[in-house]
Amino acid sequence: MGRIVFMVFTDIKRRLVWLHRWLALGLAPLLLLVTLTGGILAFVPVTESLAPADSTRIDSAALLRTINGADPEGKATMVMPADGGSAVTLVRDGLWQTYALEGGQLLREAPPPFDFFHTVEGLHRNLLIGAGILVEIAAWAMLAITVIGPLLAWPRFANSLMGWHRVAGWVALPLVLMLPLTGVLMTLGIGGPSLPPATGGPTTPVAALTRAADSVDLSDLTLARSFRQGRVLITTSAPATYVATATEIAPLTGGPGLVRELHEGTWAGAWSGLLNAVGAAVLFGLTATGILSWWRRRRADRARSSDQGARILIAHASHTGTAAALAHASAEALRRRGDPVACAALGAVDPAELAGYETVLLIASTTGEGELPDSGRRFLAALGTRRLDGVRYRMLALGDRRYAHFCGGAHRLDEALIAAGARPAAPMACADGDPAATWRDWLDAQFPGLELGALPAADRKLSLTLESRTLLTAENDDEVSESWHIVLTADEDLDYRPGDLLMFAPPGAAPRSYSIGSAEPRRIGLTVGLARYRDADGQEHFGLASGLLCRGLALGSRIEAALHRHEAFRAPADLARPLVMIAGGCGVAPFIGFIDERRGRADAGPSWLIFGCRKQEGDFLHRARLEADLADGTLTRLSTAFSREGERLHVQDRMRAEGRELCRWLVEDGAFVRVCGRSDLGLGVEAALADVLVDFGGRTREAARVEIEGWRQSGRLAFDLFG
Ligand SMILES: Cc1cc2nc3c(=O)[nH]c(=O)nc-3n(C[C@H](O)[C@H](O)[C@H](O)COP(=O)(O)O)c2cc1C
Repeated sequence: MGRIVFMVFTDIKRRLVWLHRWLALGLAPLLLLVTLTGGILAFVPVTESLAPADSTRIDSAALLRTINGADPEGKATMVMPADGGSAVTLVRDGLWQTYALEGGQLLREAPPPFDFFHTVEGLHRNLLIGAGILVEIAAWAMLAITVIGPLLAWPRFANSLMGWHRVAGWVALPLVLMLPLTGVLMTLGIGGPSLPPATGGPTTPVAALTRAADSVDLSDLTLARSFRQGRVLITTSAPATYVATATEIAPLTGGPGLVRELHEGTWAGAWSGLLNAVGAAVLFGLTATGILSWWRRRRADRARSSDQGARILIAHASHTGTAAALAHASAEALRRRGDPVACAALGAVDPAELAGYETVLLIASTTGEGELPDSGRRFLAALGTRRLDGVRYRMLALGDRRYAHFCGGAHRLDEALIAAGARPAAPMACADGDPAATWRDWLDAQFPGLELGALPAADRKLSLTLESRTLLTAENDDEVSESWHIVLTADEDLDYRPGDLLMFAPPGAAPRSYSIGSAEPRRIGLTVGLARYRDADGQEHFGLASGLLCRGLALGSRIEAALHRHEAFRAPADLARPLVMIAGGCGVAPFIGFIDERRGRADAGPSWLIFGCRKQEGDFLHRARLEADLADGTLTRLSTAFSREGERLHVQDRMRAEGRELCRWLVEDGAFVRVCGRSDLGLGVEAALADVLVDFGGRTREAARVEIEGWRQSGRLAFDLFG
């Protein structure tokens, strides 16, 4: 029962989100214009309160003589004193004609002077083209949007575009609701002034003033103008306003009515005007931030680049970004030459697509022990037993001969493609280490003379000093694996960001990569798990690289290493974007640096670490500093899962348990997600993300899958998996 209620609620919420978003996006230009002009008009009462009171007095007998002489047919739609009370202006046939009260001669005739507020008012009322109906639609839409908005999210602050959108919407709710509500009431004629019935046909300003002379002191006149349904509105500086019909003249006692006063901000002079200006500014800001955040998400989710009519596909399977960078550089070079190209991660390519391209270029690296990177594995899973007969491809393999299975990942891909019926159009090109030269030759063989742009930077060689080593795990507990915090210092400033990799290759061994978890230019912090294994005789050995770092090397020793940029896994350069970090065990390594990078930065958005390990007292790595980061706000949220005690939870269970909040971060705030840990964590996290979108975001399974795939392609979701 509870589940059914929840599903109904989720469904309603999904529809409301849809309505809120598409009403705002569909009418965006109109809403922005109406709120902007409304905000400007809110300054009218402010300027009026600052202007000196009009004390012009006018000779009423001369006024009546002049206007009747000048406009015997009563065509003028507006009459107002001019030149300090010595003249009168009549507005007739779109012209402003000013007559002297003494003598009645025409002094000047001109088109209407430009009146800023009047023009803005025209825009606000009917877009200056008589389209009042569009403005009425905008008022209704805005009312619906502002009523729905607060139903979608609590006022939970987050330093992100949507965080501000939510909080501003809630804090200014009365104002934000009042403006469109009063606008809608005005379109319905509710709450306006009570006017005498327009009996006896229409009247004109000149006729009305002539008849009013008996009952109204016209020496205080400021304006007489045609008004609704043939009436005339007579305003005096007394201050008093009268409404004239063809048969009667009545003072407008109730003022313009509360609804109009609220809408125009005139109920308390300058102050109410300023209040409305704030309300209109918030409405404008809400519309703008809503649109901007939607556009940002859309742009990020469509990062796969595909030109119209592309006949060339370049697909990459990359772990740390080199293959991806080469693929993009190839695509750019071909585009500069005028060739339309599609460029995508292999995991985002449907195997059936390959047959649609004349040229298929594949760039695949190798990770782990001869493994294909994640993206390539996804492609192989999608390929299954499908056939690719007729497909011709060219493969560039990236690898490093120091590993046991040189270019093992690309070979696996090659074998699977051949087994499916595809054929290589040329022998596979294999790059050992820095791939620049091999990449050039490989491209040149297919596209002779192609101009190549800047190449991705090769790994930078470093000489570092082992500064300190701190044990992060409990001693004498066989259930947890020993991990250390290692700090290495450089002699010069290094250009890196947390999440980049330190490649450490002890003599004679393949390099091991360690995710960098620091953000200082001369210090590199690593979280290293000590690899242990027993040989056939039961003798215990340590992994070569981790053994040296954690046990073997003395403090102060020099080590040679290389710095490898891992662009795809770095946190977004815009630190304001909310960030969810999901780690298993030593996978917390880069996140220590991600958090450091946000420390003391007022512009940093919220961050959430979901961390899983075995035991709270055993291998909750960096516990003290993470708790301190949480306390001082550097880290916004910290969730843990312990697999060997209590409820025995894994990270995925924790994600589901906090699914409602996680969904909010992902869907409403457009949070970036970074996942780091052993390879099995990747699949588990992806399944949990899908569950969260289905259970709390109202997505169907298929929609969740497509959305997550979009995040991967755009870089909003990235994995760094090892082992
Ligand atoms: C953790 C790790 C494991 C690797 N394993 C292998 C391997 O088994 N065989 C190989 O030839 N190269 C291996 N390499 C080297 C990479 O394939 C090579 O550096 C490549 O240029 C990386 O490309 P990418 O940045 O697109 O992932 C490994 C590199 C790393 C970081």
